[in-house]
Amino acid sequence: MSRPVLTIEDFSVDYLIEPPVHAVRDVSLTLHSGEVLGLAGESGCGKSTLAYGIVRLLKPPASIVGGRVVFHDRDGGDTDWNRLGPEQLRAARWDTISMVFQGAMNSLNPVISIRDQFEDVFVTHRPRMSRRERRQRCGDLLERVGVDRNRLKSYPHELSGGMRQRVMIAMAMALEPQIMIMDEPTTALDVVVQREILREISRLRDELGFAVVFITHDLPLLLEISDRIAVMRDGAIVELGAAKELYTNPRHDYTRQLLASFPSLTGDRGSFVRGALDDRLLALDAVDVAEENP
Ligand SMILES: Nc1ncnc2c1ncn2[C@@H]1O[C@H](COP(=O)(O)OP(=O)(O)OP(=O)(O)O)[C@@H](O)[C@H]1O
Repeated sequence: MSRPVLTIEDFSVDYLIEPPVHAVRDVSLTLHSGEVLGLAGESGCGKSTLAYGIVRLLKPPASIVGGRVVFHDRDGGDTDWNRLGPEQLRAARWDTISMVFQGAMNSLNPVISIRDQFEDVFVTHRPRMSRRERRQRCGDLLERVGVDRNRLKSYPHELSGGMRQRVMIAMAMALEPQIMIMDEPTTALDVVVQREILREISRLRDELGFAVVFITHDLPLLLEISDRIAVMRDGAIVELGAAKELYTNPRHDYTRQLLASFPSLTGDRGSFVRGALDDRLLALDAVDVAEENP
C-alpha cells in the first residue's frame, strides 16, 4: 500500500444542543496517497460532519470533542490539524487538503468573472507567480476538467450548473493538494454530467496522484469509484474495507442492509465485474439502461 497522507484517530464531534447530538464517534482511519476512500451511510449518519471536521470548517454548535487529524507531508513531516491556528488553517486548506461540496457551484461570486475568481486562488496562495503564468495555469486547469479555456471570460450565470461545478473542481486542484475531500460533489447534476465529472476525477487522480475522500449516499456509485469504502452508522464506522470485498463479502449486518437497499446491486443485473474504471462505468451504464428498459 502507498504511503499514508492522513491519519484520523478517535475523532469525535458533538452538536452542543439539548440534548447533545453525538454526530461523529471515535472515528479512526488512514488515508493513503492516490487512493479514493468512499464514505457511505444513510442520511444523518455523520458523513458531512466528519468531512467538515477533518478540514476544521465546523461552526457552532458543532464541537470537536476528541481525537486528532494528522496530515503527513511528502517529506515525512506531520501536521496535527487540531493544533493549527486560523491563519495556518486557511493556508493549509486548498494547498494541502481541498474541498468540493455539493453546493460548491453556488459559491462562485455572481458579479466576478471566472478568471478573476480563479486567479484569486493563485494571488492568495502563490503571490510570487507571474500574471502570465497564473492565466496559463487557470486555462490549463479548466481544460483538464473539460471546460474550454475561453470560459474564463464568463460570469457564473453564463455557465451551466455542471460547468460551474467543474470550475470548482478545477479550483480545488489548482494548488495540487495531496487530498481532495468531495462531499456529494455531483449530486445536484444530471446523471450524464455526473458520470463525465467522475471519470474526470478518476483520470486526474491517476495522473496527479492525490487522495480523495468521496462522500455520497449513492452506494452503487461509490462502489464504482472507490478503492476502499468506510460504512458509517450513527456517527461511527462499522465496516472499512476494499470496495470489492465490501460488495462481495460484506461483514457487518448494516453493510448488507445498505447493499440490499439498492436493487441495482443485487440479483443478476447487479453482478457486474469490477475492472478498470471505464469497464466499471460501462457496467454501471448497462445497469442503468437495463433499469430504464426492463
Ligand atoms: N447544525 C446542527 N445542529 C444540530 N445537529 C446537527 C446539525 N447538523 C447536523 N446535525 C446532526 O448531526 C448528525 C449528522 O449529520 P450529518 O449532516 O453530518 O450527516 P450526513 O450523513 O452527512 O447526512 P446527509 O447525507 O443527509 O448530509 C445528524 O443527526 C444531524 O441531525
